[in-house]
Amino acid sequence: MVSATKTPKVINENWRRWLRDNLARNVPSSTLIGVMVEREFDADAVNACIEDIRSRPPEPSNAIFPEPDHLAGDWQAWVVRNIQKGVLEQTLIDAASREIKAAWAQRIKGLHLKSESQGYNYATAPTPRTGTISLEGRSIPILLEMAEPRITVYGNVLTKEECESLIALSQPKMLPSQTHDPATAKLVVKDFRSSQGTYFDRGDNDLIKHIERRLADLAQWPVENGEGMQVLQYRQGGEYRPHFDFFPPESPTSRLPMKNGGQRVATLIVYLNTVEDGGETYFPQLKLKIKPIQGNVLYFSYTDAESGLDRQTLHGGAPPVNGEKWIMTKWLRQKEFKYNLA
Ligand SMILES: O=C(O)CCC(=O)C(=O)O
Ligand SMILES: [Fe+2]
Repeated sequence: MVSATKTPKVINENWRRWLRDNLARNVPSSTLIGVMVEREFDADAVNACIEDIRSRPPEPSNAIFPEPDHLAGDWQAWVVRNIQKGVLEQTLIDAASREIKAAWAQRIKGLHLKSESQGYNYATAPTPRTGTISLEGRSIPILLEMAEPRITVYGNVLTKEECESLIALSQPKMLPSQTHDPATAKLVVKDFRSSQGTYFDRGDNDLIKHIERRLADLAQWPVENGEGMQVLQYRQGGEYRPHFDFFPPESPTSRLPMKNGGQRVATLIVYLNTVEDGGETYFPQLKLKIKPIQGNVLYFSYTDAESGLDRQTLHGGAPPVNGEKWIMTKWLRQKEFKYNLA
């Protein structure tokens, strides 16, 4: 009688998942091989499967994928509007998937801080003025100084009158703030940034020119490398969720704005009014909050001379608990920021 040789059982996807889950729980491989051999699997095949699982990067521990905050807009209205226009359902699914993918890429890379910040060279990072500072006869106290990341808070940089004049000049031309849509690179109004804003070209008027020179002096960075001034007004509850001020290399929207002036290297935020409660500029990775006090200036830098980026400068604007918050932001670039480009 010829005895039939038994063909070993094939390790299907269910068994493979069972092995992967148990290995992730640190069950010894000898135990797993024992269990499977009892069920007539070949020990060598099980061992090879275990080696293969171990050689691959682990899967995420669970699949909780909340919607990125800034997608939480009125997406139903967007769907209805487009269906009415005759856009195909699959086209909308593809467009939404692209947006979610880009937003998640930005989020995950943004929070994957440690390895990237380790490559950052603080020796060549832009560094503002420190020590005893007197500007135009006024002494400027340094209220906070951090080396890594470079963060400095100066007091008494603008007078009460200057702050009030800037608010008065801005008031008639405030518009809802815009931000770049990661999927389409277009400027859009989003919940992500619930403020109103306006903009002054560099050197727009004598007051702006004067303040720009003062800020360039504090930042030790040329006036010509500064973008125009952005004024923001947050009403009660208005906020700017955590973000980077540099153009993230992983985002498809970054290339175009970098053509004029290169990467952003540092930010100056001028507090135009004092907010009694809330409204702080906060750095979640550093567990640091800066209180908005009229005339004070917050400086932070995030691009070194080799274009390395300091992702620890993730920051946001907290909602004022009562009253309004007015700030003026100046972003500094690697190179001259030109106006009137053809
Ligand atoms: O509102 C704030 O305190 C932060 C503003 C900000 O991050 C910006 O203008 O880039
Ligand atoms: Fe910012």
